[in-house]
Amino acid sequence: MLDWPRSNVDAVIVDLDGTMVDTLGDFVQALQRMVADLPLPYRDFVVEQALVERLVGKGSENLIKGLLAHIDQGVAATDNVALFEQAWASYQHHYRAINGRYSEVYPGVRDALAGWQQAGLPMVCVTNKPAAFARDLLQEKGLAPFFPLVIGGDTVARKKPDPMPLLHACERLGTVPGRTLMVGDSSNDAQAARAAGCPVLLVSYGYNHGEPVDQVDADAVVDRLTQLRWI
Ligand SMILES: O=C(O)COP(=O)(O)O
Ligand SMILES: [Mg+2]
Repeated sequence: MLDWPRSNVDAVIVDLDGTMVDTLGDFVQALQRMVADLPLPYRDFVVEQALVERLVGKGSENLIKGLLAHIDQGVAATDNVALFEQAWASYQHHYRAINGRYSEVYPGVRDALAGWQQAGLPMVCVTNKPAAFARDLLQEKGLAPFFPLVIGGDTVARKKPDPMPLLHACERLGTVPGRTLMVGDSSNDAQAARAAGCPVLLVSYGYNHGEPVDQVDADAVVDRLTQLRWI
């Protein structure tokens, strides 16, 4: 168990992909359907989970750009605005259609959130996923009641690892960053938290751009969110 003084924390910011929900299956499906709408060589590409795990984390636009550049080895996609626009429209269409169908809530998440709620902690979801997709996913997985406030990758001008979404969350919560705990799965979350001045807890099971989280500067790492115990 990881003991954390309840008196030091006024609210919790929780990341979505890789922390609450394993969404790699959704990303793989949406991207596979997206490339099928594009010309060759993209159309024939088989999207594998391990590649998506490395590319995910910095928002959907970044994920798509990363995939296109991976397929054409950076030759065409980088400056091809028309290709990106086509891919982005197709991706949104397909993601909306399958959102949540190929993803699962990680073990311990529901119990942990219920416990934090019982401890009187307001919670806000801060994700780099577009806010509408995040809200639909939380709804689909029965997690929406924990999060009256969802801040997506398109809610403010900059995404994590920039501190802006976290500072915006604190402002909306009316809490100071130093007493607002960030819970996430990647260096994005940890860097954003450090820059905002929030304490940060990471889970070991998420994506972190395909790297282990032990190297990331964080206050603690847990294997399950239920390991966090308020004392
Ligand atoms: O959509 C992404 O790139 C990752 O989203 P996250 O911030 O919820 O991990
Ligand atoms: Mg994440």
